[in-house]
Order: sequence, then C-alpha cells, then structure tokens
Amino acid sequence: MAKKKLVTIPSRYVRDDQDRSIASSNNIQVPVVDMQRLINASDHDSMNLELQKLHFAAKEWGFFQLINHGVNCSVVEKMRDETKKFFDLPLEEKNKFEQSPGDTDGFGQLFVVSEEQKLDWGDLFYLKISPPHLRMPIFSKLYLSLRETIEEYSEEVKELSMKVLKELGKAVGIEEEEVKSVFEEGMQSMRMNYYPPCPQPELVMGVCPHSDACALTILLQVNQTEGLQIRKDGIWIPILPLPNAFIVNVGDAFEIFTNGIYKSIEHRSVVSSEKERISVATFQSARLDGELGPANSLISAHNPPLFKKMGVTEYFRGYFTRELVGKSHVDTMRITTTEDDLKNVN
Ligand SMILES: O=C(O)CCC(=O)C(=O)O
Ligand SMILES: [Fe+2]
Repeated sequence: MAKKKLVTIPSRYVRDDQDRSIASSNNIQVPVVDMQRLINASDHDSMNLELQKLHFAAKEWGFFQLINHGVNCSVVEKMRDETKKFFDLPLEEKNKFEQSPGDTDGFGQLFVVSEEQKLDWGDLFYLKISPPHLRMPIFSKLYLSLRETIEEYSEEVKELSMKVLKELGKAVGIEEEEVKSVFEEGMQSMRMNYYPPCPQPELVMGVCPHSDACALTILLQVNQTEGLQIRKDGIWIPILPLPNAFIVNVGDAFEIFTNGIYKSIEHRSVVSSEKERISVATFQSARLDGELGPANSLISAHNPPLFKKMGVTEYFRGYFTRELVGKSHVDTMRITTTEDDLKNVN
C-alpha cells in the first residue's frame, strides 16, 4: 500500500468503531527519565531520585521517554536511514521479503487472522533477531547494509533494555538475578512501521489499540512525526517525541512478572493526510525455554500471584493467533477468583 496515491479508502481500512477523541491539552505528557542519572553510582541522591521517577513513570503511565540513553548516536542515525531506505524501495523489492502465509516475519501486515478482519493503514516489517537461532530465512536474505545496521542497533538496544528492566526490577524489589534469568537470553524482535499519508486519516488507524506482549519496548520515532497515542485513565494522549530520546513502554510480560505493579498500556497510532510516519519498535521478551509468571521475589502470603505461570512459548502462541485487540491477551493469564474459591477461603 505504501506510496500508492489513493483517493478513496478501501472499506477494509475504514475503522468506524474507534473512539478518536484525544486529551484536550498538549500539556499532559509522559514522564522523562534520564538514563545517565539512573546508573551514575557516584551520585547516590540523584540516582535514587531518578529511580523514583522511573518507578512513577512505569507504575502510573507504563510509558516514558528515555534521554541520555547511551545508545551510540551514529548507530541510531544509521537505523533511521536504513529504515527509510527500506520503505522507499519499490514494492517489488520489498515484496522479496514478504511474509509467507501463517508466518509473522517479513514485510506485510501483522495479526491478520481472517479475510473479514479490518486492516491497519500501514506497512510493517517484522523480524525475530535474537537469540540468532530464532532468525527466519528472511533475515539472511537482507541486503548487507540493512542487516548490519539491524544487528548493530539491536545489540545496543538489547543492552539498554536489560539495564532498564534491571532498574525496574530494583524499584519494585525483584532481585537482579531473577530479572536476568527470565529476560537476559530472551527473544528480541523488531517491528519497523511505515504509515503513508492518508487522504481521510479520520477514517483509518495506523495501528489499532493494543498492548505489547513483550517485557519492554524501545521505540524509535524515525522521522520525529507525531502519531503515537497512549490511553491513560480512559483518555487518549498524543505523545510528542523528544529529539534524541527513545519512547519506552512496559509490555504485558512485565506486567505479569511484576504481578501487576507495572501495567502495560494500550497505545495506537494515527496517521496524517500530509506526512508519512516511520517508527521502529524493538521488543525485549522472556527466554522462550523458560516460564513466565509473577517474580518469586514478589510473591508472599500477603501478595498472592495475580497471574498464572506458563511456558513462554505457549504464552506467545496465544498472542500471535489472536487478532490484536487492546489488552485481551494479558487477561487470559489473569487468575480469576470465583465464588467457589472465596467460599474455600472462608
Ligand atoms: O508507530 C508507533 O509509534 C507505535 C508502533 C507500535 O505500537 C508497535 O509497533 O507495537
Ligand atoms: Fe505497540
């Protein structure tokens, strides 16, 4: 669909079921966290202050912008350039990386589970990156400049994600070893999003409301264009991306791991009539041969688990075989207390 000059919107893209109202003021913005302060052990006071800020951001917002993140600027620039170049390729070139039916990796659309399902106004390119044995054949078909850039960028982002996850763990009292054991060799994947301008943006959605299945998402706004909105207390808030910052959000797996202290937040992206928009989301998840459930360090008689424990592979199977609708997936892991359970307690 990218780059085609359409005048009317094909009906499969029309989303008349969406509430499009947004917060009335631009003054409400997600918190900004400074990574350098967070890890600068020589200044304990400002480190603790920043940890409190991070805790507040993850607990109350599930989203924040991360500045001084330490990822090499030239690597980020290369990632921006390569992503733009990829989506600028002629369609037949991009189609060489097309998703095969039933597969999530490749160029196309995600989560299309039926012929009738509505479509998002955007193209995407999804790749599993790490550990390397998860890479699909498409990965080795990437031309050199794109593959090298993705490898370099994702390696740095993985390090950053682990640092942030450990800090978040610290803020709620989860031992670092436990964070590492679940997430360090975890699956890392990447979704490059391209949203072309749309003649009637009020009829479509770039990405419909969803939460991310992973533990942590590091989002790069490639061309600094607005469009991402997050749902806080029922109100959609547009995010104004800061230059040189990443937008970071808590995913479903970390909501489960923190036993609900941090929550994954629904977000969506809207499109514009004039400008294209490009973003790169890098997802850090749990290791596939492990289990996902509330962290042992948090659970006690006073703090019973709110979520079931489940094999990580099974957890993802559930996510990818459903249409992406809000936070429906994390709800399937919730332990529901029935009246019978309550009778047993009393
Ligand atoms: O394009 C964006 O800013 C958000 C994309 C997103 O939510 C995703 O890829 O999961
Ligand atoms: Fe997302």
